[in-house]
Amino acid sequence: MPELVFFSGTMDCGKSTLALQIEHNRSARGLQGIIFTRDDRAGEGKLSSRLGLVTDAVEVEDGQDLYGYLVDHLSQGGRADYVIADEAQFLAEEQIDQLARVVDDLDIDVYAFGITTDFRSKLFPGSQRLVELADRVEVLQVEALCWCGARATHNARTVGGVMVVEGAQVVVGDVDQADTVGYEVLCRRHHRRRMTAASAHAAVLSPDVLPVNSG
Ligand SMILES: Nc1ncnc2c1ncn2[C@@H]1O[C@H](COP(=O)(O)OP(=O)(O)O)[C@@H](O)[C@H]1O
Ligand SMILES: Cc1cn([C@H]2C[C@H](O)[C@@H](COP(=O)(O)O)O2)c(=O)[nH]c1=O
Repeated sequence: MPELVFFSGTMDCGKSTLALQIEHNRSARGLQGIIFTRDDRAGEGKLSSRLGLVTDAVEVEDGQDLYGYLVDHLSQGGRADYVIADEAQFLAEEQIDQLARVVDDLDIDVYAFGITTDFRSKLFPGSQRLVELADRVEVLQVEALCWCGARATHNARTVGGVMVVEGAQVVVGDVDQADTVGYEVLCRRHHRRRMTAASAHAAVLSPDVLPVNSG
């Protein structure tokens, strides 16, 4: 039975790497996929991972009909055994509905990858719709860690190294970019307290620092 699967997690937890692995394993067995992405850091029409792998992808535009794209592709004699959608948090709600229709009406598996919440801990519209519609929501096994050693569950945005909680929902960027707009993954406790690695290390003997080494 074809499925709509949402692989979700924080930034930097390996989502794009897994997308590339799924693509590799299927294409190695002769299957052909359609890869959608939007606003990947590597540029237009690219799906990239921080491990250095990159592949070409279809850059999704505002208002583009993803179900229609698949129907056109198939009716022109193209093959599509599966669909991958990376940076799915950036897709519109209607585009997630279209991906669900790809599964139900075209019998094609769709694997979507994205962060669930933004820098304010609010759901992205595309991620919300995926949670509502997906057959399965999978949390990635590799844990991204907060500076305190706890599992990172939230994404913080920094501007000039300082954590912010106001601004546009979408600002393409990366972790470890302290100069301008950057991101850092944190546990909920430190996201709520607005404590990034930099501000925590500036604090004197912070009681928030959990012991990383057990003695
Ligand atoms: N130099 C490295 N050596 C080993 N693993 C790395 C290295 N750099 C990044 N990674 C792994 O890649 C993950 C990020 O992968 P990526 O697919 O780019 O994440 P996402 O798409 O979730 O933002 C990190 O959590 C880490 O496990
Ligand atoms: C938290 C948050 C992130 N973004 C952007 C930053 C990156 O370009 C992507 C996430 O990519 P990744 O491969 O998962 O690291 O999303 C944003 O626009 N707004 C946010 O609040």
